[in-house]
Amino acid sequence: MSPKTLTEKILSRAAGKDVSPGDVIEAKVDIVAFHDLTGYHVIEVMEKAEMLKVFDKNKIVIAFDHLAPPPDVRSAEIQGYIRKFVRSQGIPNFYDINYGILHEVLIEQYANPGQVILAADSHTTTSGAVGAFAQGMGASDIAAAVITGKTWLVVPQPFKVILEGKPAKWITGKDVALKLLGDFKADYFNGMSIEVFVKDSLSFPMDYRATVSNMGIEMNADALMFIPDQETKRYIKEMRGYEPEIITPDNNAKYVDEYTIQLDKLEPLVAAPHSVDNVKVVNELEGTPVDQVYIGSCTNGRLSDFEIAAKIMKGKRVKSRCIAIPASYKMFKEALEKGYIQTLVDAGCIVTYGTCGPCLGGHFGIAGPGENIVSTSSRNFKGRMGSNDAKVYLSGPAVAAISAIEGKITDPRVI
Ligand SMILES: CC(C)[C@H](C(=O)O)[C@@H](O)C(=O)O
Ligand code: SF4
Repeated sequence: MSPKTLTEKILSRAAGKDVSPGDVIEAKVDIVAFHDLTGYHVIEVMEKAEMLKVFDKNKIVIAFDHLAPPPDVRSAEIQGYIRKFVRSQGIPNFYDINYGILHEVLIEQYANPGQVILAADSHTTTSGAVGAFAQGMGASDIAAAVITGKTWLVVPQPFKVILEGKPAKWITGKDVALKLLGDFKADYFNGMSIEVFVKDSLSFPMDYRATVSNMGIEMNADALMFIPDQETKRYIKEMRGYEPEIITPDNNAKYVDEYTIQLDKLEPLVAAPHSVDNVKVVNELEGTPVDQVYIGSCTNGRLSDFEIAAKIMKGKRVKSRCIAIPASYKMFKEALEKGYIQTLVDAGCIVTYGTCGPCLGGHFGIAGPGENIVSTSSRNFKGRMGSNDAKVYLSGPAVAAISAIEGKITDPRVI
């Protein structure tokens, strides 16, 4: 048998036969998930098809995040409709408005190396951080998977990224994601799956990996997986108390290409308006006035993000408005226990938990016309965070925090 990449290994297992890039396959799915905004459509499709029964209630995960807490009557109504479905199907893995963002729930509690995970949301790629083949799909495809436990896929072309060295000061996952977006541009990885190999496993922790995988969809990749290693085991053990079995590519497996990033040479990067691949080194944008900063989302709402923000904000006051939202109840609690929330509140930030809210211009801090926003989230398209006349700059937590303190885009390397 020829040596296999991680993509081929996972999809061969899911298809029950040997598969290669380009094959159209039927694959068994390990987890199917949806949230409030798309869940409504998923259930609607099931109703129309008169196939309301889920294939396995233990393999469905549902979290309310986009409309949490409901900003209007329609949102409350949608959530009521989904709660009814949850009850009628007896789905145990359900997270109401008091928990957090679906992708964070999945990596904290469910996703395992080697699985196939589907969800009705494009940022499902996040679960690739633990080495799952995780892909977002539309409501009809998700409805089909919820009913049958299967899906169809084209096996993507695997591309290898190698991370070398230890991250330079203030460098995190966002800088790696933006580096790939800046160097390759947003549509380059179409039809490919990216497999990231971290040379020094513990130098690039799971929080950072989740940010990179999360932005895999911004690169148009079918999946962005970190090759499971010691850090994968450490994270799952810490979160769930068990050590997962890991699956890795064979030596000499064939990739379409490979690309190495030197973590110690990376500089803090920012995606300037209005595209995720309009990437600049932070000092090219230095001094740009900032009206609002958002630290959070399924891209950068984890403990290390708030640790960095708290380090930078300690004993200072923000000059820009700043909204901070840990991605889950667990992240909120941990940030609270470690004193990060206290620091952020003392600095003048608004803090809450468990919502997509500002990330997609939904609620809880919509950008007004003419405003400049620095955000740790995933997208900066025109109108993404509110007004079409707002400008969104995407960055990691260090640039966001220091820019909030200074009221203008600032290079964190000054501290
Ligand atoms: C609303 C939802 C379908 C969407 C997605 O799929 O990504 C959202 O989460 C986003 O980040 O734009
Ligand atoms: S936090 Fe943002 S990117 Fe993530 S699922 Fe919610 S809206 Fe999408």
